[in-house]
Amino acid sequence: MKVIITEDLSKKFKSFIAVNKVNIEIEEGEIYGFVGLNGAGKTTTIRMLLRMMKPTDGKVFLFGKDIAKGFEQWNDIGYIVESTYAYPNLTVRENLELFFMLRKLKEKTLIDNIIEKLKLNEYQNILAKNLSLGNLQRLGLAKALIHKPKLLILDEPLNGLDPIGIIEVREMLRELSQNGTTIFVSSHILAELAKIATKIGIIHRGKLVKELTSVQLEKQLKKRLVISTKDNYKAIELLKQKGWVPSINTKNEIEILDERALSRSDEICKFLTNNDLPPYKLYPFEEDLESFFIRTIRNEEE
Ligand SMILES: Nc1ncnc2c1ncn2[C@@H]1O[C@H](COP(=O)(O)OP(=O)(O)OP(=O)(O)O)[C@@H](O)[C@H]1O
Repeated sequence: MKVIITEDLSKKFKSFIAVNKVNIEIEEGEIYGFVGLNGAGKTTTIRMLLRMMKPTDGKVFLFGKDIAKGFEQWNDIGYIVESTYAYPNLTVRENLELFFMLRKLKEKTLIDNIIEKLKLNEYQNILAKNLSLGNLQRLGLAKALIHKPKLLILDEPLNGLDPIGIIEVREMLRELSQNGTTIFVSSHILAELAKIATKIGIIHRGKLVKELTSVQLEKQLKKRLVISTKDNYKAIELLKQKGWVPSINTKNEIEILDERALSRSDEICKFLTNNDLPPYKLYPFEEDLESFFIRTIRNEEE
């Protein structure tokens, strides 16, 4: 079942187009990573998914139902949007108790369970206004998860968390999705999302410029062979004679972008050695996710 569908979802603020005909389809149990630079349109899209903001154009279907037409399944959804909202003068536990009542939940154990799960035990009697950013984010997640929603919509949930907190939240999201929860999660850092997402959507200037599965992402990362010898310029001449297209990178190393060079690195090594230029460095190098992200966005601007 498709849990989220958007059809040409668009939002204009006066003449400025913040979200431009975004079409997304997300299957049950999927973790959809929504990536974009600051101002790309992530929060605006999320606000429209939650009907906190009306689209100028287009539609949103959650669990197969148009949310503009008397949608009633909000209790199946948990969310964090932008900075986590908590009542500053209530403690962590009181915030959760209030949310428990607002959601009209019944099982009192849900509060203790979520405090335990988010490791908020030692902070449960602290006022929300006195929490660190990371723990405030945990409280936000606790509120999003307390009622065991089928769909989680999270805007930058890793903001403010320390490295251990980031790992814990990632693990938690992975576990939730394995148990069938569908997760829509935004971030401006592709590397963070790529570790958990089953599908990635890149939004730039309001447009969904690329959508790919984690397997497709891995395939699209550019791979190259990096080589260093005692005379790289001479080595380049020799490699050119052999039909390769080598270049010099900023570290004065030789790079061959042609991926066939990776599987033929033995042959290249032997060839250079036979020509008195044995490589003292020869390794495959894979483009990192941030470079891929920037490359995708640049291509879009050209
Ligand atoms: N209420 C509003 N009125 C006018 N412009 C707005 C409004 N809300 C958002 N925008 C503009 O729409 C664009 C998209 O904003 P949005 O908050 O969706 O981006 P984002 O991808 O979530 O960015 P960030 O990572 O910085 O939160 C921005 O240029 C923003 O200034």
